[in-house]
Amino acid sequence: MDSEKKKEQQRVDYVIGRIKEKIETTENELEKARKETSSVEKNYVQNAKINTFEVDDRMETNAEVQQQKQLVAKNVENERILKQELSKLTLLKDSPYFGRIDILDQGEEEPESLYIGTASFAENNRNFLVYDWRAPISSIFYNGTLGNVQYETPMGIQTTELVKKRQFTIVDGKIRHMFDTNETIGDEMLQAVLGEHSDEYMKNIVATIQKEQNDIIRDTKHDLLLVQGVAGSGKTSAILQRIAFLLYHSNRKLSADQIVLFSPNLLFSHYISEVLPSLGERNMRQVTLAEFFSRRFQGLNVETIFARYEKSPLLTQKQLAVRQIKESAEFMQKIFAYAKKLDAKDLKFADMTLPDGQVIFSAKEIKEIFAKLPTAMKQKDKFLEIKNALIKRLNRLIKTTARSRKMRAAIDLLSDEEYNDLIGKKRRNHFQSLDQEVFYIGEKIAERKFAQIYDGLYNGFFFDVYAQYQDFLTRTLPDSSHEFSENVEFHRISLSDCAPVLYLRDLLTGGGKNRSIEHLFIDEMQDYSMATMIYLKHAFPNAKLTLLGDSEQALFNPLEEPKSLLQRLNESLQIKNCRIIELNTSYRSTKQITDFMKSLLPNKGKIRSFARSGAKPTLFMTSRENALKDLKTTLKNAFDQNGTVALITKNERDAEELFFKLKEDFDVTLLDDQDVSVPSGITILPIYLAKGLEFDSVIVCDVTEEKFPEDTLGIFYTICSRAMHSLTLICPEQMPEMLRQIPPELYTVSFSFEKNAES
Ligand SMILES: Nc1ncnc2c1ncn2[C@@H]1O[C@H](COP(=O)(O)OP(=O)(O)OP(=O)(O)O)[C@@H](O)[C@H]1O
Repeated sequence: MDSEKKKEQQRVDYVIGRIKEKIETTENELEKARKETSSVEKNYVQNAKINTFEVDDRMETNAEVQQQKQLVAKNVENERILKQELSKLTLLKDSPYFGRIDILDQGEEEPESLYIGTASFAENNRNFLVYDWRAPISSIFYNGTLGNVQYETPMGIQTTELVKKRQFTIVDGKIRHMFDTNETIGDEMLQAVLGEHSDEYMKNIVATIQKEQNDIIRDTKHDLLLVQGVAGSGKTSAILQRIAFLLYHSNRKLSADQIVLFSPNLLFSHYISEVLPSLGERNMRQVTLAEFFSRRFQGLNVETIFARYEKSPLLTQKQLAVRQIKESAEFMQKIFAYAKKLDAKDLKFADMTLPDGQVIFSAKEIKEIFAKLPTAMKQKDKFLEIKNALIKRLNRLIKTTARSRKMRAAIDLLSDEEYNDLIGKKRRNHFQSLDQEVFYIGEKIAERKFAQIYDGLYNGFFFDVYAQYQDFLTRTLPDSSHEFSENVEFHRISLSDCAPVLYLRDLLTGGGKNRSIEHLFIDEMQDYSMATMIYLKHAFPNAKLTLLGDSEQALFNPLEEPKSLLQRLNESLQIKNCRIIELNTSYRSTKQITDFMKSLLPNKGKIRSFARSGAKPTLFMTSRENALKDLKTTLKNAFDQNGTVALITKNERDAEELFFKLKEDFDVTLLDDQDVSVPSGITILPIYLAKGLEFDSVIVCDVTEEKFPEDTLGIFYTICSRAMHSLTLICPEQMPEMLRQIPPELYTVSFSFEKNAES
């Protein structure tokens, strides 16, 4: 193997040499392109200047300037491509590849060696020294065991013989490890990667993608891909790799802007933000559900998933039942039926008023316009007609206001500065008479006065969706209509009303759809209601869906089998081409932590541990009086072992309490839902903010029956599943019922330090 390693190192050196040469030529080309862009830009500005003197506004139509504008755009695009190329080469320079496959095609005598890395690299644009991990042939590296193998290409399925598979770790141009393996992806490499400490950013898994993860990454045939994976099974990792794959596979027809990922919280968004750039790709759009809804409910405070979770224990049975109804698929169907059958006389319009209360268009006037439209006209076309009619009326109003006597008087009172500000770039000699100039100024003032009305019309606010929904509730769910109207009065809306209200608005006004999005990814989908899923499918009608979930980690909903979930999704979203993939091996935690978590679950769950060894979870038995003291000692020990330590609580209040108890003695950070990154050291956070994240060491305080009764199993399980290397549960008094079922050999019991000291 030593001589083999030497040979491989020589090849690495050779490839790095070629990459460096290429970096140099690309840098030169980039410099040239930059100079070209700046000279064209200079030229453009000069022409623009000359023209400003001559023809003012018509300048934009000047053909020469347009041509130069196009040239700038072309150069900018050229620069962008060169920069992207450069960043790919820079990534390859230190670690050009991680895999090698030797294949023997039929009829050939000698096998061919192909090397696989994060991007492809060819010598003289022909001889591939590195193959992109997303190339069709590279799938053999992830899927194949030695012998006959198949791989998919645009021309169909190809067959070849895999005679060798080799994995490398190359750091700073030097081969650190090298293994030959017969398995899909050998354990040794994975062991090494998983043994590392947690980091501020998630890493890509390109060198160690597992077979079933590869199925998720490379699926291009289905419109709905439902990934049900146990905690730590690599769902998030796999979809980020999938995004990189889709971008490559589409031959650049798909852009990162056409992909949206719904992430569980802002911390998660930050945590995953480096994965795609590390693969040489731009990040997709990321949004949390709260951000998405807030943008659509301007002026209202939208309840977040977390606020909903915090509020749940305070709700009555009746309120919980109402919420469940509103979040169901049936409720959305009722909205649909209501919108379809709605009688013109029952439509609710709103007065369009200025901030001082002056009504510009009354609801009655709007209703009259509506009444005159042909009955057969589609509802959404009617809204467009009303909008256009009102905008026309507003334009007329602006003109008459501009000519009014009152306006004349107002203009006379303007200071020189205000006057010039209104006239803007126009020059006095632009106008043929003073009257024309004054009218122009009057128009500007009137436009500013009515700007809010214009915006309101543009956004369809003349339709009172809240009153309409209220009407719907009165007919369908009378018990809840008062709460809804009270919320709106106080400028807030609960999460369970968001999807139905938006759906109603879109159905009646024909708006709200974003057809440019091609792929929608939803992480932690078990926390989304079916009503929300239906709305998202409606809002992104052209998007293929990839949904990731783990019903065992459901913080908000009961457990559900993947198959029954797929069936419900199928019925509600009506997507034909669906596939479900299950991931059952957990990679995040050590075998000891995973086995402990597994035994918490009824039927012991499907979770399988990956053979990475560590210490058993510790149950720290203490007393109420000693609990804090013992926590401090545990914390100190965990911190001394390096890495990230998280104290994860059930809710915000517990997190705050803990923070105040510890802040004097430790450098601790309390996180809330506005935080975007996890600082190093000790952090305290409620479980819903820890979703999707991981920590070297997790400590759970106050593990009592009172705090963790049976129905909090999903929450408790999710807390434990955030731990990579160490898990400590502090139990003052007796352990809760759910821990009693765990076989004692799966954990270590430790007793209070006080007690130890006494004995
Ligand atoms: N094939 C792999 N190679 C290396 N590391 C992996 C692989 N698959 C998963 N991991 C690691 O396992 C950990 C968990 O992965 P990830 O967060 O993607 O799982 P998840 O299923 O989304 O978890 P959860 O639902 O519990 O938040 C991460 O540290 C990830 O890097």
